Amino acid sequence: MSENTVTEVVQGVYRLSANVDNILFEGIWPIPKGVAMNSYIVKGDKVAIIDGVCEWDGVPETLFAQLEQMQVKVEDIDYVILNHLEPDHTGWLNAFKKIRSDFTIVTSKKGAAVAEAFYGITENIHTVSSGDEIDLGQGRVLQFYEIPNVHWPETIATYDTRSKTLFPCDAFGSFGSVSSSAPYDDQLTQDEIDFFEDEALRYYANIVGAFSLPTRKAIEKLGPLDIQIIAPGHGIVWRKDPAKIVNDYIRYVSYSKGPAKPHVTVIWGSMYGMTEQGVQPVVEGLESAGVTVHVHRIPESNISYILKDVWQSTGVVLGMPTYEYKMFPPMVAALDEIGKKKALNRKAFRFGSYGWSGGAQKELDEITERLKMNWDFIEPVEFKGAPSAAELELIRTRGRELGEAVVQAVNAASGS
Ligand SMILES: Cc1cc2nc3c(=O)[nH]c(=O)nc-3n(C[C@H](O)[C@H](O)[C@H](O)COP(=O)(O)O)c2cc1C
Repeated sequence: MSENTVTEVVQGVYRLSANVDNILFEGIWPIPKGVAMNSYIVKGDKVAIIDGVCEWDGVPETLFAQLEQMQVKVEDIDYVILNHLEPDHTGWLNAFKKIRSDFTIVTSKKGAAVAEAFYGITENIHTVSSGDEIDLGQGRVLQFYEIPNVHWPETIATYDTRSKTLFPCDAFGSFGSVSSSAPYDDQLTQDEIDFFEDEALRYYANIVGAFSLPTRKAIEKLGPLDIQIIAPGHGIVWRKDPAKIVNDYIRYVSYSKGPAKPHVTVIWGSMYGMTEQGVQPVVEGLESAGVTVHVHRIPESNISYILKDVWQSTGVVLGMPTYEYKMFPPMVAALDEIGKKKALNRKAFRFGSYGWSGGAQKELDEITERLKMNWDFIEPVEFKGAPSAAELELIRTRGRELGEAVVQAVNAASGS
């Protein structure tokens, strides 16, 4: 952590954070633009730390220097609130235990079991359920709300009744490094807000998407709270317009079942360029219907970005050849991941080349059925070897048909 990462969110609440960009998030997802790992200190007469000072190097002096900026001594920390036990928020606990052992952990009942499993912690755990409170003094009462499966089963959100700040951990989070001197939405330009919206969408599609139903329930549960500030575990803090990230998340939740935006994602792979010949015509057909098109070649394009684009798309095109009587293997991997993340009810179209008898369709049906994706496919275009001019024209026509179906579905959903 660098020296200047502490800032005051609002009187008595401080943000302590570190940016990380040299890992794959969860060991899978690329973060070339980094991710912020946030924790918060809340001060009344008593002091609570909410979530971990992840990336804390374990050197006590580093932590002491951070706390000094807030005029907090490590002995003052009475409560360690673990909203979510995933090690990106709790990995610092063992190091913290070495310099202080008599703090109280506050977490859900399920969180207590996870704390034991991951850190062998069994004592000084105060378990909370929805509606429970801890009074820190000075009019600062912390309330807790269970929001299971956003994104692990033990997750809770913490709410400071004095400043009306919600600490929802992974909910309302995003990828993207955050400037330590400007971590608040009221300090950012529209371009910077747009950057975090984009990174929030990718974060949602990669990390939260599979839990869209629990996320919807969490948003409903937290809805009655008077929320002035949202201080998530990743990303910027929303002080000026907390409704913005809530509304974005409501949209991302709804994209799981579709329709999403009037966008179509074209995912294609090709060994010898036969299927590839259909890519340009299908893109032209789609664009002629007025939809925005995202194109990903597999396996070259990373699944993280494919998921993001499929998530915001109402339609998907799959272009791939038959390979050993089945689908081109990188398409199997991509589709499996898309289905498991629950990008459901897409309008879809498939085209591709085969050498003698084909076979891709059988596996495609098997995957979409097994994962209950409920994709609505228009008639595929399959061709033997190289596509003829008529087949390329048919692909263009199907592209336009799919684009029109997408526009219609989006308009029907928005009532226009
Ligand atoms: C390793 C390999 C396996 C293949 N398996 C099949 C197959 O099971 N059935 C079939 O009809 N064609 C099969 N083919 C033929 C391809 O589908 C055909 O060459 C097609 O034109 C490739 O399209 P592409 O250039 O877009 O990759 C196979 C080709 C390769 C290289």
